[in-house]
Amino acid sequence: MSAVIATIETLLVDLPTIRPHKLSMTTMACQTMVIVRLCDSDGVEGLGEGTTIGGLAYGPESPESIKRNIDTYLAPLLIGQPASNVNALRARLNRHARGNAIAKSALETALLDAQGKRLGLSVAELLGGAQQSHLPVLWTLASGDTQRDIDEAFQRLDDRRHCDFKLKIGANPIAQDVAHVAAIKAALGERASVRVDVNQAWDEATAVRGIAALQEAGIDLIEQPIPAREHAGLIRLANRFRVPMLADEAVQDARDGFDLAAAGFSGAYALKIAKSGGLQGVLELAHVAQAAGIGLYGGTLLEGSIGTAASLHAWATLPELAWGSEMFGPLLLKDDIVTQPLDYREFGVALPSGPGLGITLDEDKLAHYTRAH
Ligand SMILES: O=C(O)C[C@H]1C=CC(=O)O1
Ligand SMILES: [Mn+2]
Repeated sequence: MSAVIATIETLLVDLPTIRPHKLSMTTMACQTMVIVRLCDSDGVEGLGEGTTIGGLAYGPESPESIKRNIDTYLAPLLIGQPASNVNALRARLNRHARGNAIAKSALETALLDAQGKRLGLSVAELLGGAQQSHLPVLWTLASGDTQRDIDEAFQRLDDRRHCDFKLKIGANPIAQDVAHVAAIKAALGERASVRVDVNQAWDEATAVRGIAALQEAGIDLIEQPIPAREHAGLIRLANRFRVPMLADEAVQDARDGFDLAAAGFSGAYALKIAKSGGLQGVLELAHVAQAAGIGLYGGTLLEGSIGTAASLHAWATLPELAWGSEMFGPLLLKDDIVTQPLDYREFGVALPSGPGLGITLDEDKLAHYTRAH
């Protein structure tokens, strides 16, 4: 008898950040991860993570809703099912539950981790094999203070930790944001690539003014300047400016990617396992983008080590990420719940090895940071 899914446990884990992380929609002092522990009838455990930003500030799923919806609706659809047919389980979840992409991503990650451990293969191998084993990783400067951001950037350049930086803007008046970005770019000069993420904060007219000034200041990439659903506006901005646009909230899954590309978008897509409901969904989006000649960027919802490792296994199967990645989530957190943290070096991170995700929980740390109720 092949193994069936026996139990699925979800835990809310709160980890403090190393400094306040200021985004256009919220300031984070703590990150909450939903950790999934899935066990099959042979005792093989799969780990997953569902993580978002700022409670409900970033999107419609919160850590608490992810946990509750897994416990009440999604886990019962999986319990008792054969554990090793991940495609069938993914289809079953999608047939019976709409939306909830982050919750589904956490579950699919746990299913793949368990499958890898069962077969003695890494998750990247389950997905066809890795084409990259070291991925570039940028750092987000978002302390809210220009000089502190500049100091942080030089430290990370000197440590050979990061050489690309993303600045979070959109919370302040446009002139203030542009002055902040321009000061950082002027300080770093040609030593670093500087990009911005507006997280949907501008309307199109504001974006035209803001992007003109940012292009002038030498910024390399403009992420999601206007609201997610304004596809036509994003295409107009991409056509108007030399500096490329990176679509983030605008592209959740392959369908969004197809629509935007078919409507004439040129630029890049941010991939996130959380947006696309898991590793297979995000690779479908990546393949649509590849077919359309659109560049790729490995994105994060600031996951900890489990979600970050899962993302790395997916990105590693791609021939390249034209814009690199931002898989720095674990570095923003004061502590970790795994025994062997990810290996960040030479401006990037190594793909973890070993079966499944290649991640082992530190049970003491996990117990320490798990929310009581
Ligand atoms: O890209 C986002 O919108 C979310 C995220 C990624 C890096 C960061 O600081 O926030
Ligand atoms: Mn973004």
